[in-house]
Amino acid sequence: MLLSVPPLSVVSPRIIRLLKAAGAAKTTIPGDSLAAHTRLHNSAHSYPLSHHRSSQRHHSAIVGDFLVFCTSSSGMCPGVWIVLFFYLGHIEVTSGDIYSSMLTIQQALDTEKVLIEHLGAYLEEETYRLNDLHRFYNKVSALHRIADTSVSDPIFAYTLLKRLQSEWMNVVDSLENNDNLRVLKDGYKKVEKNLPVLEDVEGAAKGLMRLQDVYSLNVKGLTQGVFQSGRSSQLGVLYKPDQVSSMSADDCFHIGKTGNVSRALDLSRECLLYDPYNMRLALNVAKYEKILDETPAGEDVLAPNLLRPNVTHLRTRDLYEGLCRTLGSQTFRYEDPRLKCSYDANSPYLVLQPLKKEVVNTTPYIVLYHDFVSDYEAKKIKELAAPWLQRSVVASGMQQAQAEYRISKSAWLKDTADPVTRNLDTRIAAATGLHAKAPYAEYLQVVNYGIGGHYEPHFDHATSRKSPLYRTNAGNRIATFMIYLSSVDLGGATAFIYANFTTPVVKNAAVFWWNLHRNGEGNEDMLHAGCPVLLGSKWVANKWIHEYGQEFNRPCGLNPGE
Ligand SMILES: O=C(O)CCC(=O)C(=O)O
Ligand SMILES: [Fe+2]
Repeated sequence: MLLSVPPLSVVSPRIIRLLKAAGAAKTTIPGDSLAAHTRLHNSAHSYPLSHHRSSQRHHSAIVGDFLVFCTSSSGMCPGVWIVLFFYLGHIEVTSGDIYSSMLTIQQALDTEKVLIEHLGAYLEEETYRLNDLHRFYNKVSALHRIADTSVSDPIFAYTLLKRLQSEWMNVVDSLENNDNLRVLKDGYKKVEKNLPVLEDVEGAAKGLMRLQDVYSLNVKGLTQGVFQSGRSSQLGVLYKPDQVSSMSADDCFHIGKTGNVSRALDLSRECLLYDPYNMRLALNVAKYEKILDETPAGEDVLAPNLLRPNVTHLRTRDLYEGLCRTLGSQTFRYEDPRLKCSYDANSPYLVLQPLKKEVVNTTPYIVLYHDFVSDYEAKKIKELAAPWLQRSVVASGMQQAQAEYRISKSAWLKDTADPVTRNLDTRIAAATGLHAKAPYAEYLQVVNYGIGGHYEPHFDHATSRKSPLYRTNAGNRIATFMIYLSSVDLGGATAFIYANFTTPVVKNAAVFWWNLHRNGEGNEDMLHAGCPVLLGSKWVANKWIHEYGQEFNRPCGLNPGE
């Protein structure tokens, strides 16, 4: 995205002051053009503004958190400009949100590349400096081996005095090491705002623990960088990279600390029985007791606001984890003759290119459309969404909130964003027979999962009239159409808890299901989840279709089972 702004000669100094005020420290004005850089939601995306002179009469720029729109009031009077500021609250930079999406983790890798370059340059400079010192040291040491005989030599005597008067001072007081260090520190400061914060490291640690829990990963294997499932006696290797990333004792200790405080307290107390004089253990016990004392009963110690919404979901925990462990392959299902594939050309739009439809479950009815999008479309949708990704939220009473049970980033794409999104709505409408554009449906929600990213068992439809889902006045979410925009190397299947099966992440395929019965009641069987991603960057796109306006497309019925 390249945004143009008027050259300085067109924008009055007053406007520049306003722009600077809006952009605060983020705005700089080099040369004769305004170049403003802003970071969108803690990502490394910055939007350089073009320097060319434009003949247009409107100009816009993102400055700090504002969209600044400048327009001439009339072509006749170019001296008068109207400047509008739109606050882009939704691109507010939030810290501690790198771990929840693989895309931002990828960007963190680029940040480290910059740091490596700075450190490389520092090491080179310091090596020169140390080599100089070595040369000096070797020279002086060698001279001292012959010093007794040479001290009467006037040249030797002169060089000795000179060394002692100035050269040693240079060695001791040299500012070169300070200079080198300062350059390194300046380089670090430049990328500091892109660095993960404690919340990111803890989020990543929790992600790893989640993977260990859900997939029953062997701890020893995990510390050695290998994913093995099952008990120690019968280990199956799920994944072993060519280049293993093993964990240090400190890494493991940190993960342990991030984990379950009550369990940490139990274990520390037990250890203290065997090693009663271990001060560190005693201090840890005291610390854990204090944390637990200060936590109101029933609250999760580390994440008070992140509890799963409904305790009944906890009862489904074992079912859910068991399903995730199948990693999306339940071969026996293919023995059911009702689960079949067909070409679907039920709409004139599909006659020339029927959809490849696979019924993956009958009750509840769930279908998978293979190759629903092309590789190009999937790539385009991800590219369009990438700059707008923000930590995903869930409905929490009448509000929306971040939650531990949904770890991902997401962005909303309007159908008008691109011909690809526009065509997609038409194709979804053809496949489902439902209106798929606003206000009958929500915009496309594009989601990218992070380390151990997941979405625990939930319903897509609202289960309370107070839900923010009703804000659009289009009723509840009648159906879900979810497209897999990527494949996943391991894990990340979509689990349908009560239907007792998972769909693997099939790139470019789309899953469709009804959330509501024909009588408008929520279908409890539609409890579903996105299993934690073990390996890879999982992308999906959700199109949630609402009730209103679909009366002729899906007639109502009184039968509660239908
Ligand atoms: O990622 C998945 O497989 C499921 C996602 C989901 O259920 C949702 O976004 O509502
Ligand atoms: Fe869902």
